[in-house]
Amino acid sequence: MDRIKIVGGERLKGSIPISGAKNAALPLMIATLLTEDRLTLKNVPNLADVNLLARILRNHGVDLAVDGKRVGGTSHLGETFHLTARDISDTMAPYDLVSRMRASFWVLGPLLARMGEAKVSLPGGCAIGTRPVDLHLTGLKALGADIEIDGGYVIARAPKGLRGGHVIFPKVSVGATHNVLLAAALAKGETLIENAAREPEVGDVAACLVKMGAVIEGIGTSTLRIQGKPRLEGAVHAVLPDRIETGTFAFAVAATGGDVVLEGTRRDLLTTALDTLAETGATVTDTDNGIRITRNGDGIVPIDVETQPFPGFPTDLQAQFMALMTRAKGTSVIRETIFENRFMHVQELARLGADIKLHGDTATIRGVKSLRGAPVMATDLRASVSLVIAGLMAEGETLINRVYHLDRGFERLEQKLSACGAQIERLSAG
Ligand SMILES: CC(=O)N[C@H]1[C@@H](OP(=O)(O)OP(=O)(O)OC[C@H]2O[C@@H](n3ccc(=O)[nH]c3=O)[C@H](O)[C@@H]2O)O[C@H](CO)[C@@H](O)[C@@H]1O
Ligand SMILES: C=C(OP(=O)(O)O)C(=O)O
Repeated sequence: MDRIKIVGGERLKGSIPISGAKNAALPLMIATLLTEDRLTLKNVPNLADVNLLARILRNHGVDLAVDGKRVGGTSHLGETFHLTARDISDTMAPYDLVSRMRASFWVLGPLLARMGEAKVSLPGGCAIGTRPVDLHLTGLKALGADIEIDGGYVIARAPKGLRGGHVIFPKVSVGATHNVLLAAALAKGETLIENAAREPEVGDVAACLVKMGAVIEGIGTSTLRIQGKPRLEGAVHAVLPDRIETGTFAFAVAATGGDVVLEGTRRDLLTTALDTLAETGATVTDTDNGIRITRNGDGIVPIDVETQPFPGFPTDLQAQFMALMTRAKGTSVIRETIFENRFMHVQELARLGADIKLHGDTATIRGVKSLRGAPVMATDLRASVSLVIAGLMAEGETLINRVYHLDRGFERLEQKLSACGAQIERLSAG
């Protein structure tokens, strides 16, 4: 298994190109199941999750061509994906693929809408909580689906096709919104989704569906009104910038007291997180094609944070913010309200000398004068990158094990950071 070695203490200086968003690229790729025509997606990041979803879609009969150079056996390093689902050869998504990634479960709605049936394994993804799928299922039932769960599989049927319905989500769910939105685009008549997730990735998918011929009102709000079409067309769409990658690098720059331009990204995708970062003493300025983050030698101001659905502070940046707070000049409190088990980075940060106490959903972080490098273990995607930030701040060497978690969601992480002066390298297993 590969490991990442970091020798901390370097300030980050330079520029970092921000990749397309993983959490938009995945549902956008799935949207190909809704049309016989070609869907062209630009700015697709080269990530393990993207490659795994490509395998899942091929299993359903999707043809995928990638522009750009390819590296390695199964991995694509391509910016542009051409996806065509002329015929769906299989409506089953098997356990061994779906159990490895959350977003793969979102094929359920589109397969059902197009084929009138689907059998999809219950999903996996980061082990950050129980992560049920009840909201996905009640949403699809409101569109006329018959659903049963058997042997770890969701078996859904709508022999006469889906019809529009009224879905009121009792709590905000990104995945359930994607699943129902994608299905509704091909359902007969109008669907109203209330308390929809407002995450920018949902808006990106909706914008692509509009290009494919669906009529959608309320994009970017919590009420989506979708007029489904009997047939959707192909489209060309560019994946929006990754706000979680943006925030991660922004926090890393602040953590090391650096000066970096994050290229190709937008402040409005993560206003709350960047405003919070500014409160810690970093400076955030807009540039022609991105955002510049600087922090001078002054200490890091401790700031309390509570994770919330968009536009609040994202749960996917909680671990990274905690890493920054470990060196703050005082005590901060972080409350995780979205996932009940998203604090696995705490014990790993403690190995580097962080002082963090956990009480239920709340972590109290007392800033320490210095961190010291140590061997640590990545437990999930965002937890592992919080260890990278801590390693960049720490004195001496940090060795991060199980970096396959990082490869799910961060494209060329070591190259991007080392180009800005970080001492970071991948130690290949062989
Ligand atoms: C691939 C992807 O885009 N993953 C993101 C997506 O995950 P994901 O779509 O899985 O997250 P959700 O927004 O659905 O989860 C939010 C909360 O709702 C709960 N819930 C969800 C569905 C359901 O049927 N029943 C239920 O109770 C979850 O357990 C959680 O407590 O949004 C999360 C919240 O922003 C992010 O952390 C993940 O990075
Ligand atoms: C939690 C994440 O991914 P997933 O939902 O696939 O587990 C994430 O992207 O931070």
